[in-house]
Amino acid sequence: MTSRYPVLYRSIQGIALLAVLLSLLVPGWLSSVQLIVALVMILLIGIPHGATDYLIFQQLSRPLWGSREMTRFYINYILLMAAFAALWWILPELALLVFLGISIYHFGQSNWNYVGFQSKLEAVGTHVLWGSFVLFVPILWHYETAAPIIGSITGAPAPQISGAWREAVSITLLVLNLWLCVYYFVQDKVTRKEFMDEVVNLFALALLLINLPLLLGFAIYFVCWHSLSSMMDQIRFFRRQVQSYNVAQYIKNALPLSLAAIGTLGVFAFAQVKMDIPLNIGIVFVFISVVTLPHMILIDQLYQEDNAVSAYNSMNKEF
Ligand SMILES: CC1=C(/C=C/C(C)=C/C=C/C(C)=C/C=O)C(C)(C)CCC1
Repeated sequence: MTSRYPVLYRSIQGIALLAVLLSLLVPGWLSSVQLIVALVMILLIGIPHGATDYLIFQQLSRPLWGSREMTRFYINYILLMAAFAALWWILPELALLVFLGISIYHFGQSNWNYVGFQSKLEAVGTHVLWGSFVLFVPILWHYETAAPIIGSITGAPAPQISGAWREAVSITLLVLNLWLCVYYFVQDKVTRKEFMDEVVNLFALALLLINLPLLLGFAIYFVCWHSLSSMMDQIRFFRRQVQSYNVAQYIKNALPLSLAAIGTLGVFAFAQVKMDIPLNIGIVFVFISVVTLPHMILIDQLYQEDNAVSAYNSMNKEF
């Protein structure tokens, strides 16, 4: 995926490696600033990357505009969020597993969406392997930090996993993902340059996710890798509908919902401070997962349409 936006990703990898260097030279300093740095990045880029969902939805459902189907679609979305919130209420451990599963697929899809897969199974397998790498490596490598967070999300203690197992799974995930790059290169699905870019990217991510404190490493991945590439892909998608669509317009479109989301979080935080309630990270996580679920489904539809258009274009080129 980094080959699609080379300048952006070379810069991000450079910044990530500088952060790794900083963590080795001044250990402890990044831990003390990680929460504020992660928060600022998520507010400025992480939240806005999901704030144009309403436009994607409008474009994807264009044939339904003005019909009753459209209202039914909105209602289904709200029902989906309500059902997921109910699952959190009744079976929090299952809800967490569902959310982790969909997140893994979503992260993998934002990296490997440019490859023409032979089957749905190949696509899902690839997305799951890549997404598992960026989600499980930081969680398993920094399990002493992750376990209490998981405990506060589910309300039950996180399972105990030995250090040897955690390291073995993390390294296996890296090796399997490297093998995936080789597989697609051998299959002629990626060019030599794309292959090299994927391999460099995997090592840069591994260094970042292992060396940086959990929340900072994951936030840098989530914001710089995932949210930025998702934003760029969304801009490409909108540009197909309106050719002059640009970054400034994207910012303008994302602003209202981003401000609404940031404002809501601000009110929550202010109320908690006023009432002297300690921050409940579990509730914040559940809230984020419920609003993120429709976003992930929508983006899946965006990539499916993207692939259909690419297949159509390459078919036309052949004839
Ligand atoms: C469980 C767990 C985590 C998982 C976070 C996830 C799964 C985030 C998914 C975000 C998505 C999918 C955003 C979409 O735009 C953290 C924060 C690493 C910390 C340790 C515990």
